Amino acid sequence: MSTPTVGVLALQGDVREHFAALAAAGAHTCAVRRPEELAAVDGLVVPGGESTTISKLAVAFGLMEPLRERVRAGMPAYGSCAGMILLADKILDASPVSAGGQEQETVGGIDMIVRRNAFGRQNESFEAPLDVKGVEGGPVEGVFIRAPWVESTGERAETLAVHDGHTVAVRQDALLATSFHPELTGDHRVHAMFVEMVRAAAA
Ligand SMILES: NC(=O)CC[C@H](N)C(=O)O
Repeated sequence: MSTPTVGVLALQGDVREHFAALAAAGAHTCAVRRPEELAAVDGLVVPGGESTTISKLAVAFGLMEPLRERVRAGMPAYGSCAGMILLADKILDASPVSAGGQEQETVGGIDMIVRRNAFGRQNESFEAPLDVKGVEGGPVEGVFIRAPWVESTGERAETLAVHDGHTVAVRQDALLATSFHPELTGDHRVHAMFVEMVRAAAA
C-alpha cells in the first residue's frame, strides 16, 4: 500500500490541523464521525481538544465500541494531547471537579496511566524542544496546551520522549500518543512516523 487512508476522529478538536499534517506526510485523509467511516480507514488520528467532550460525543455517535474493537484488532492510532488521554487504559484527573465526578470513558489500548491537565492550565501552556525516539533530524518543538503527562507505563508501552522528568510520548505496537501537538508546528515528522506505522501495519 503506497498511500494509506488515515482518518481523523472529527467530533471536536483540532481536526483540520491533523488533516494538513497527514496530507503533508503522504496520507489520504478523511473525517471519521460514523462507524462506516471508521471501517474504511487504515489508521486513525484522535486530535487534541477536550477529551471529556470527545469521549461523550463518541458515545453519543455510537463510535466508542467500534473504536475499541478496531484498536483491539490492531488498527494503528495516534492521539495528540486529548487524543493521548483517549488512548490511555487509565486516566487520572488533576482536578477531579472538572470531570463532574463522572468516570470518563476512554477508547484505551495503551497500557499507561495518563494524568489530565498535569502540566497546568491554559496560561501555563508552553513550548519545549524534545528529542523523540524514532524522529530523525533534531528535536521536535513540543507545543503543550493544558497538556497531560504519562504517570506510568506498563511493560509493552515504550517511552519515546520525556520532558522535565515526565513521559510525554509513548508507543505501544501500532499505537502512538503524544502530550504535545506536532500538528500545530508545521513540522510533520511525527505524523510521518505515524503514516509509516500505518503502512507497516497494512503491509
Ligand atoms: N490541548 C489539549 O488537547 C488539552 C487536553 C485537555 N486538557 C483534556 O483533558 O482533554
